[in-house]
Amino acid sequence: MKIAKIIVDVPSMQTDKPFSYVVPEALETLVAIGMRVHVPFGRGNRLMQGFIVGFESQELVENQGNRLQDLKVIAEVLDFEPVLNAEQLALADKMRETVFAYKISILKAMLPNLLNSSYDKVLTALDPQVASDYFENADEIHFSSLDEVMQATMMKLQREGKVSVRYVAQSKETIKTKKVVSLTNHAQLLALTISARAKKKLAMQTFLQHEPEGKVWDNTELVALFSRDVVKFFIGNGVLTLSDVEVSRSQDYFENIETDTQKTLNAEQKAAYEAIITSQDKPFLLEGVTGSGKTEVYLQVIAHVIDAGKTAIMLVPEISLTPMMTSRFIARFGENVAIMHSGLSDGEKYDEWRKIAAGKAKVVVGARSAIFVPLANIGAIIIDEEHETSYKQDSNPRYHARDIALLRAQYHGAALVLGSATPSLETRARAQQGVYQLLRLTQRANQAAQIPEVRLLDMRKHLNDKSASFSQVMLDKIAEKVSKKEQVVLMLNRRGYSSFIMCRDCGFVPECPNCDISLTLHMDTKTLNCHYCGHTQGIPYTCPNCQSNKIRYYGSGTQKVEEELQELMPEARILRMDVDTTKKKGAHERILSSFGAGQADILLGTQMIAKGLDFPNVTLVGVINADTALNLPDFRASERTFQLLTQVAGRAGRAEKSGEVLIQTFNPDHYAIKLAQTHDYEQFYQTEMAFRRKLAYPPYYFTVQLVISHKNEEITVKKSYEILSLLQAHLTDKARVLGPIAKPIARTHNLYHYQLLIKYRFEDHLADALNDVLDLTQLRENKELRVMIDSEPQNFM
Ligand SMILES: Nc1ncnc2c1ncn2[C@@H]1O[C@H](COP(=O)(O)OP(=O)(O)OP(=O)(O)O)[C@@H](O)[C@H]1O
Ligand SMILES: [Zn+2]
Ligand SMILES: [Zn+2]
Repeated sequence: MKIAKIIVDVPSMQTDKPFSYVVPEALETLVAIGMRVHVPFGRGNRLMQGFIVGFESQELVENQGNRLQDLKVIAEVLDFEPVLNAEQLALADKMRETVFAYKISILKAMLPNLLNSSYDKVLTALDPQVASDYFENADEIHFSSLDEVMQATMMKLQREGKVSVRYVAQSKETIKTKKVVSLTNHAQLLALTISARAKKKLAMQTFLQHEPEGKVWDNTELVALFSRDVVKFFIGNGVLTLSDVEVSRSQDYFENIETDTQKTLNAEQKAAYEAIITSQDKPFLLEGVTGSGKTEVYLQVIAHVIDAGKTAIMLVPEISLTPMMTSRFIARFGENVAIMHSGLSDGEKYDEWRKIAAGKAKVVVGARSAIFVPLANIGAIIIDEEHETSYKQDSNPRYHARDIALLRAQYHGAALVLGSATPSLETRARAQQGVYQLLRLTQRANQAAQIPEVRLLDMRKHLNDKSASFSQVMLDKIAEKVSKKEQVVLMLNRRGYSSFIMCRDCGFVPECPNCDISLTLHMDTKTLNCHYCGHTQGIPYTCPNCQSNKIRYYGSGTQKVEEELQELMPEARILRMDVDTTKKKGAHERILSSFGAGQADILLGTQMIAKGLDFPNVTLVGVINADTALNLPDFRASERTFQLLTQVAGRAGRAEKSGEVLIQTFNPDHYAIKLAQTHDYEQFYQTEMAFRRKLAYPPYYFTVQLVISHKNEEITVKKSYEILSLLQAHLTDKARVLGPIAKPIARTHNLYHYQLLIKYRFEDHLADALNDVLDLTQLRENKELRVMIDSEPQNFM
């Protein structure tokens, strides 16, 4: 009897360990660690998904006090091949120690969505004997319709190459298909007698005779060669089979990209490159000013790794926002690149994942979750813009890609490179201590390019009658650049900022009925939306509070700014890039390539334009509102502001023409803004570190945030104190616990939220404390209580 250890998809403390199940005899030789199965679970024996994480002996089961005859039996094996490998399973064990999420949610995070959602497996016979024996001449059979013995048979046939399997996502509309014909019956082809007068049919018969069985063509291709009727004839006679196949949309990325050759590295780049490819025992921090050629260093490191027969992972903050980066990788490495793009459908992501698992990709370019790809033999992992918060997942499991990268680099003996012009304080501090090796690029790579000059425009003095959003200086400068046929990038900082409506008479601002937050105005849909729970309602024309009709719009969205600017400069061609204009697939790329081709003078957008753009003709960058995020109740507010301003300023003057940057601000004396003006990361680092030390925040202290939520506020508070004392029982008096206090947004989704923040340096029993908290949430009386545990939280709102 074969017994498998299975982690079941029930996120709770009791199920956070493997359960033993009997493997049905028919499947004994086919199951493997890392496959998914369906198993009966709980008293109702409901079928649940699970992962096989090991096998165990009968004696072991009996020694644990279990009777073999009591064990339940695996109901179905879901995979033909393991979907998780040994490295990933070991990684999940390690992550469990620091991420405080249930094992099952960690395992699921490692897989492409398709394998976690509903889909079916469709089998096709590749062998005529198999087709007649098992398929009863049906083209396809659904795996789920088969019994256990037949399933086992199909798995064997698949291994012998006689059956192919394909996962079919349930959401069909996201899949792009094309018609293909395959040569499925050579014998039938030879047996066909065709009249000598049917010239085209004869020609096609001859053509097909020279092709191997199983060969596939695009339907349109054959139709073009022989005509629709002739192709139909062979399909009708059972020689060819017509079917729909999914086409990979990521294929689009590979088209129209010219190949690109390596540049000769300058001295600083060369020194960084040499250090990375020779020593691999320490992670590297590549701190390089904007435009210093970090990307060129990444590309050459990866080229080196590929030459050595290894592979590489390149992480970028949010890949749909960085099409330029993707193109540069494809230009250099062509079909060796796999892209884990958030804009791909689940089916397409699954295709890329399979390409990687099959060893067909050498370089994976992707966002956060790409850190889990089943790439073997990794030689380098690179994290670009390592300070970006998008590397931290803000739902369970709350992992940071940087931490996973460290573990994977260790496992493979790979070089880990963290790159940024404005490293996070945590990373920079580690480099200071020698935990990371610091590599610096201090000059722009393009010899002719200079770091642009930045001017601050004090908006308290620059109030403009003509425009609510722009000072006159800014307007004049934009006009000057447009008249010189140079390009302008304008950023509206949306963080901590939104458009809302308010009654001029009584000051009433509509709020979400479920959340303590004002509703955001969306002009494109003409609605008021809640950004937390998704509530939407129409825009009122009279004040619900005082019936006045003086309802006014406040805050300037990108759309409003665009209209205003267009009115002031009717001749300027403006492109807008924000969530509204980039909803459609490929919209980012279209906007950027049109701007790159000089089809617009001004690119106006939100933060999404701050990263990665490399346009030689951009000579002015304007920031419309620098300070909106400065006053958020978050100890990283200054850091975020400094990083954003430095990034966006770096978009100007990247080639021969020199660049200028204008920043409109109400806080021209704030150090984050002043130091962004002088591009002084070093000074910013020192200043900010002094604050963090004084207030005992990271990187001097580690932090864990607990958010306690319940629909009743009193219970939320009571439970928060209960949890506080649980924690205190384990923590030393050197740890500090802040709170419980209400979260800055105290209620969302009809739940009240309180937070506790643990700040500590060394706590041996922290894990025990947090596991106790998880245990507490499992109690029946706490069924409606939600506790979120977030190690090194990045977001305090
Ligand atoms: N060694 C080199 N010789 C000539 N040009 C180079 C060299 N390295 C990089 N460049 C060019 O300089 C420009 C900036 O380089 P790159 O985009 O790699 O910098 P970066 O540091 O990644 O930029 P950012 O972080 O600001 O997005 C690019 O146009 C790039 O092609
Ligand atoms: Zn009113
Ligand atoms: Zn809401």
